Amino acid sequence: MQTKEVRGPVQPVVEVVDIAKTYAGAGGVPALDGVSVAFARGTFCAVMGPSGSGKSTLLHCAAGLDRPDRGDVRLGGEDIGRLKEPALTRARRRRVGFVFQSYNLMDSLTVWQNVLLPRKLAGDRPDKAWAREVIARVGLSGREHDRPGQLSGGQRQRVALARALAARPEVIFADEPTGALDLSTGREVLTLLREAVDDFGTSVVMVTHDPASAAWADRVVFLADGRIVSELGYPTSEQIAAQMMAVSA
Ligand SMILES: Nc1ncnc2c1ncn2[C@@H]1O[C@H](COP(=O)(O)OP(=O)(O)OP(=O)(O)O)[C@@H](O)[C@H]1O
Repeated sequence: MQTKEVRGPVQPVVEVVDIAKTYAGAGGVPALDGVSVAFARGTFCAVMGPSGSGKSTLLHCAAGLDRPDRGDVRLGGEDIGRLKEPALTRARRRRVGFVFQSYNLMDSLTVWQNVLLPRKLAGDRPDKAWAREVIARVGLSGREHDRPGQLSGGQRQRVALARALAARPEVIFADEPTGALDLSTGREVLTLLREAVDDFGTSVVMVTHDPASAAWADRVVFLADGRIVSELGYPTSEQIAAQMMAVSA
């Protein structure tokens, strides 16, 4: 007899619970002041807020790049706050991909070597067929032997995205991924992030201050003064811009 599979609620890919952080030298003003948020698996979520509201701090704590002073951070169900180095680094390498405004590629390595690097650093055998597929997907087939210095900004960001995807992370954190790109190149990168979610089931958490970029996301959460103050589901860029005005007031 077949038994029916019973599934519990879908576990968030990333969850922070009541995290707080105050940087030394910040005059006691918290960068994060009791933030709780869960990011659903297989979705694209944007984090917005005025300058200094804590967006990057939230992303760094959620990704295990920095530690909050208090609160819990769960990545793929693993409580990474309890991990000591080098276990934290290992968890980050296995579970997380990054796309930064400044690309953060290794200039001395080729496109191919850059894309394979995270898996190698994690001590895993790279999946070369998958790496070839994601390089094709970002439109860089034939450029595998180039070095970042031979590529445009948009192409470098495509390499960064291919590098993140090639490692099959549970979540990709993107910090202002279009910040250094012109409008149409930025749109191409956002299209690829959207496709990564829709076609590959990737989860994306993106920090941005651009309402048009955030409108590519399924959900936008707004920070002000280190707290989450509101959120919107499937918003238009006009709704996001209006909400930004409200939280900046
Ligand atoms: N390394 C640091 N040392 C001291 N204070 C810091 C440090 N990093 C951030 N801060 C402070 O923490 C607060 C939140 O900064 P954070 O960079 O997280 O904000 P943000 O919303 O990402 O800002 P922006 O949009 O300008 O990048 C700010 O007041 C900032 O000055």
